[in-house]
Amino acid sequence: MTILRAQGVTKRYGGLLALSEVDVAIEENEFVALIGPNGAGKSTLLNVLTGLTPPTAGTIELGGRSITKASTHARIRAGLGRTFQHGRLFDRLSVLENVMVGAANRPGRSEAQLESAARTSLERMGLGHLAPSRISSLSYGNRRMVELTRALAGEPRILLLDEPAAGLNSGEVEDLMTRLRAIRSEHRLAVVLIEHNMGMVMRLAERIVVLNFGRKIAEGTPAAVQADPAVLEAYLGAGSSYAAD
Ligand SMILES: Nc1ncnc2c1ncn2[C@@H]1O[C@H](COP(=O)(O)OP(=O)(O)OP(=O)(O)O)[C@@H](O)[C@H]1O
Repeated sequence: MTILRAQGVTKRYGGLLALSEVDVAIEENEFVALIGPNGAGKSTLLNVLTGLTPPTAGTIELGGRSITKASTHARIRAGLGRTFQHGRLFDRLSVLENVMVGAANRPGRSEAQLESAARTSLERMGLGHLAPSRISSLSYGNRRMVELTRALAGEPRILLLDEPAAGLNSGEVEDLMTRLRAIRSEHRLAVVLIEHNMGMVMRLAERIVVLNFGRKIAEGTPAAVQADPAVLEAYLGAGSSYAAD
């Protein structure tokens, strides 16, 4: 079953066409990567899907229901979770409190239930020992993991990740990949991953959607996309700094 469907999504900023009639459908429990050069429109698409940016045209459905006009909060309650390219944790709060904020996206939970849900999420991510730490005291890698945990604590049906590996060292990237695989099998959720780390994309994604100048130029398995002439020309070709190792 399709969990998320965007049809004809267009976003104009003045004279700039950031997205042009983009169609994307994500199936339940599917792992999809969204790739393309800088400025291709990837983050804009995530912002439109999550309601941060209103589209100029197009429709979005979550679980078969239109969310095109829904608030960001309503979308989160309906099962959309995301992380941001530049983290948005509350620096002065503890790790536990930050994850409780994510858990509060599920309505009707008491304070005690929020805390218990947040602790469970942290344990699952191997971060239980960090619960009392302040965000400002964490390493960059741990901050990114806490962000992911906060998104998961809202029990999303689909998780949108905006460059989660940016700034991580190779050991941290391996750890992130292991966690993402585990998250997907444990939580049975769909994942949409924006990432420039092509090694990671090719190893994790079942399907890849490629944007260039706001248009979808290719879509398919990692093998098919890597061999697609339009993708090679726009993004992954010889000499490109994005090409997979
Ligand atoms: N708020 C905005 N106002 C004007 N232009 C914008 C705005 N947000 C994005 N853009 C433009 O829209 C285009 C798409 O940007 P977007 O950030 O979605 O690309 P991206 O594929 O995520 O790039 P990157 O890989 O660098 O993160 C770019 O040309 C960008 O400058």
